[in-house]
Amino acid sequence: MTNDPIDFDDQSVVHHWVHSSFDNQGTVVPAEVRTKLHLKGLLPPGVDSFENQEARALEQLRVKKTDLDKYIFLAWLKNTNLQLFYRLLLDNLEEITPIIYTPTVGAACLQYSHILPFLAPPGQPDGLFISINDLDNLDEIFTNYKASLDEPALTPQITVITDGSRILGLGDLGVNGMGIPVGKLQLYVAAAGLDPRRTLPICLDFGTNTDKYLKDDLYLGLRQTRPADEQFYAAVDKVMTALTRHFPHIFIQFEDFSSEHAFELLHKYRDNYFCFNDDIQGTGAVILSGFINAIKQAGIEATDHRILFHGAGSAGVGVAKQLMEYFVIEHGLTEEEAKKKFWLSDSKGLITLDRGDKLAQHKVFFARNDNHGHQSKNLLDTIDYVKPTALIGLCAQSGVFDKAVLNRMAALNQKPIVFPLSNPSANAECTFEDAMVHTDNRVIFASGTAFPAYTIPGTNETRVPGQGNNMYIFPGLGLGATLAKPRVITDTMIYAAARALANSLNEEEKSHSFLYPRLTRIREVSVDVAAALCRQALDDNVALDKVVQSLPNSTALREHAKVNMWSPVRTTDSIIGSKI
Ligand SMILES: O=C([O-])CC(=O)C(=O)O
Ligand SMILES: [Mg+2]
Repeated sequence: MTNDPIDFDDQSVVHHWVHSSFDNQGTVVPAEVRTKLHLKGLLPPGVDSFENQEARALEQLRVKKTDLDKYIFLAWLKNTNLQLFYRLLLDNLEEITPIIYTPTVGAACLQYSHILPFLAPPGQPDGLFISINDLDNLDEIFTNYKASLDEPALTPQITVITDGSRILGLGDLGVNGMGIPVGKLQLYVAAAGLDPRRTLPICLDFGTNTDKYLKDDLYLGLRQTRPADEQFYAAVDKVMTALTRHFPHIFIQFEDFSSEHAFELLHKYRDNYFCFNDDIQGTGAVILSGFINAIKQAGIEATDHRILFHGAGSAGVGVAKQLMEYFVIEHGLTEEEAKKKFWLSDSKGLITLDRGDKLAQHKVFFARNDNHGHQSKNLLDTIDYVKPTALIGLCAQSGVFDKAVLNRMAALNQKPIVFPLSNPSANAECTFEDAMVHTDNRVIFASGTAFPAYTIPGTNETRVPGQGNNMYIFPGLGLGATLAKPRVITDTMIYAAARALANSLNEEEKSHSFLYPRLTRIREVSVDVAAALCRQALDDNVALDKVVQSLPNSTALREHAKVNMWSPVRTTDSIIGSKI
């Protein structure tokens, strides 16, 4: 179906209506529209109000016994009545985000091959699966996808692409990683109003090295191990070429690739493709933003901070580089001076140049050369040696910030900054409750997955933990990027997005010492992030969009972002909207 006016005399309109998850809105369709669309008899005669339709969906959601059941229900809803799904999500963001996204999306990915057929009507694609054995058939694959679209004119403008090799902190999940691009793109729609018809989840099936899946009879991916690097990079190259040939100027988000590949792909493509890496740049920006606000609360000079990272994968190094820029841009340090504020550690201890093992390439940048032969083998030793003001966890090791570690941070600092950022919550380095209990409630805290609020025993004081998840950045960044159409995404644009997020706290949020705004304000925050990104794209001379080029100031850019956000249908008038 196209945006052309509907030919109401053509009975085939019924077929489209019944099968289109975007157009078909089920029981709210008013009687006169049902008559026009030849839907009489295909629905029970009662016409729902929008409120009742949503209340029924919420009721069904809440009776589901497990979070995975809720995930399956919501996926089905999205794939059969998309407008209702997004209404429900937007009206219940705090309840539903943890189901369609971290942490439950992690549980869903672990089970993806077991639940996939129950997420959508048979044959309806939830995204594109590209097998490494199909590299000669990429044109056929993209053509098939275009033919499957409800509205072929509305080609994808944004894709999230993974090869499933490092899904959250869960490891190599192979084709089961598809849940992540699907979840991320749902947040692009909910949090920043990207048009859901123009989002494309892609899972590259390059095999898996996880034995459990290779032996699982129900696994739906290729039963082969992953290729060597040379073949991997050549395969991704082919996909990038075909993808951008079929969908020119599509915005490409790399997601959950194993660390080495993540850095190399970003390095390889960032100067000639319209792309960014969410785990390196998105997580980096969101933590930078929380860190800017944490520094304001910690009460010591920014340049006196000493930052210890536990975990040195794509997210760890990405975040450290982003924080480094803060010291350079805001405090005038040289790169070398800024770098010295950071210590990184991994499973083998503090990362130093003379540790005696061969460091992975991405770890070399922050490896210390001023340790005078000192090596620390475990986290507690490292803390004693570094005396950090901030401890940031991105190692996916549950509980590694234990009582002893947290006690030590509290002994060293009046207001220790502790960010256990690994996802999902089961992989977090500590819980909010642990962090409070073992620091005399003095901790400045943010985690990757939301933890429950904590009431200090014997008081009425309840603290809400910050959620330093890249969901505060990537949707607004994607909105800004699809509007400004920059040639490339520059570091300064990512920095501008982070600063906009830090500045987006309102007075009420500041009064509670929040590091991040309330999730319920995510659309407002995304407008701030999008406008800042457009502004910086103009300043960097990379914005190609003529409208954005013509907008005189940030207020006009904000307005432009706001009016371009897609929202689900909430009135009967817009049920067939522009198509009448
Ligand atoms: O998906 C999330 O919650 C954040 C993220 O990118 C990751 O942990 O890889
Ligand atoms: Mg990720």
